[in-house]
Amino acid sequence: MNSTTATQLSHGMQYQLQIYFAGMQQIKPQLPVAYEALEQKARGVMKPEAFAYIAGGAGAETTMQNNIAAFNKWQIIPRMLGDVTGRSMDVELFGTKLPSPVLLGPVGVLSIAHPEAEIAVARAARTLHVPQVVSTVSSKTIEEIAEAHGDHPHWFQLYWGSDNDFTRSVINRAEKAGYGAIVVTLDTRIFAWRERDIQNAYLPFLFGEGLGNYFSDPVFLKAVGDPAKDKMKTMMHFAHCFSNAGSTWEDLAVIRDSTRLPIILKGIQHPDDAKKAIDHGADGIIVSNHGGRQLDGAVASLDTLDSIATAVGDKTTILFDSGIRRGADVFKAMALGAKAVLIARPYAYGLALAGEQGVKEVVGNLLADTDLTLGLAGCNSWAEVTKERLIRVN
Ligand SMILES: Cc1cc2nc3c(=O)[nH]c(=O)nc-3n(C[C@H](O)[C@H](O)[C@H](O)COP(=O)(O)O)c2cc1C
Ligand SMILES: O=C(O)C(=O)c1ccccc1
Repeated sequence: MNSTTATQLSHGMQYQLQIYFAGMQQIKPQLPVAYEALEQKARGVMKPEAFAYIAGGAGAETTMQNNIAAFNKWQIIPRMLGDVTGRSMDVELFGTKLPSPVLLGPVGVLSIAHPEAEIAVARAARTLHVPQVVSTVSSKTIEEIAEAHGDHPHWFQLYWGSDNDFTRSVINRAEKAGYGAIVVTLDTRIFAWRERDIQNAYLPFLFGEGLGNYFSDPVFLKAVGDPAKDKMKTMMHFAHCFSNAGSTWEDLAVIRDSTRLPIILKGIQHPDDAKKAIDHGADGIIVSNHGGRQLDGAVASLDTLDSIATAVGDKTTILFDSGIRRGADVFKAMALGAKAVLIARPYAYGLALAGEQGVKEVVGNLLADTDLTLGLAGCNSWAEVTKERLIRVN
């Protein structure tokens, strides 16, 4: 057995000590530990339509539900009596070493959850050494959020709409502000049928939330003038810059030619699209169905991961999201071929409930749970976490 000092303890072991300590003093965590209870608590403090916007999905929300259910079809087979005291959750992504395979995925309009929005998220992310992927429709600007990160890794998520000048402008701003990669979301070229939001007549960006990067962009401002003057014109131009149902694989050259940063395509669900991503110059992909918020009736995101990893796992970097809630979920996605995972709704609820501290607590819990899962399964590193560690049960 290795002897370790307190500073060398893994996330999970540090956490376990904290839990013993808290238990001895009867100190409960500030937020619910279980995801389901966290969501219910957030429901209790948020404006109903803002909660519905975050919690909801497209259509009947079957894909959103199936994203969660898909994890139960795979189960972990633990191995006994290996020494896992020295285990590590380290990963390397696009040349950057990270202490865990968890990233905070892009979530737009975070001001509907908390006034400090992405700044609070950035501070929590930095404390935990977890990268943040910042949305084009963030409530704070690209530059403000970058400042909160300093030299801590942060990536920019691009909504690639119909205005190439706007696209180049925001990529340029992100590059200048020190973002380390451009994540291009492909599954939201058309905004989906979301029943809760239609019922509530609630699309937050139409009320000006999440438009910080548009209202601070010289190309956008040149087109609309004063955004407050003619709101209809401003919104129509936002729609133009946000969406594009006509873009093709060949058009990706616009983005490839605009930046030297790694380009990661988000929303891949088919092995042939993963191959196309590589052929068109992408450096990585995110297997994702946008948390079931776009195409309802679509396959659960986890159910597409295995075939995509089999097809291109040795040729590109595969990340995964949609339904990661606990350490076991991280383990299963990693075993099926992901190099890292993203979470979205869990940290948005942490933010809504307790700002920076809430994000820190929710993400810290996931890191501890993941580390303990790795050790309990009998693994020392992600290299040992392969498909052979799982069994498909139905
Ligand atoms: C409120 C909300 C806003 C989102 N905004 C964006 C966005 O701006 N850009 C993007 O690429 N994905 C966005 N997503 C999708 C997430 O990045 C992620 O793909 C999805 O929520 C799956 O993760 P989850 O199951 O952990 O929520 C958003 C998700 C939510 C819940
Ligand atoms: O709600 C979303 O899923 C999303 O991607 C989005 C798009 C535009 C504004 C805010 C969020």
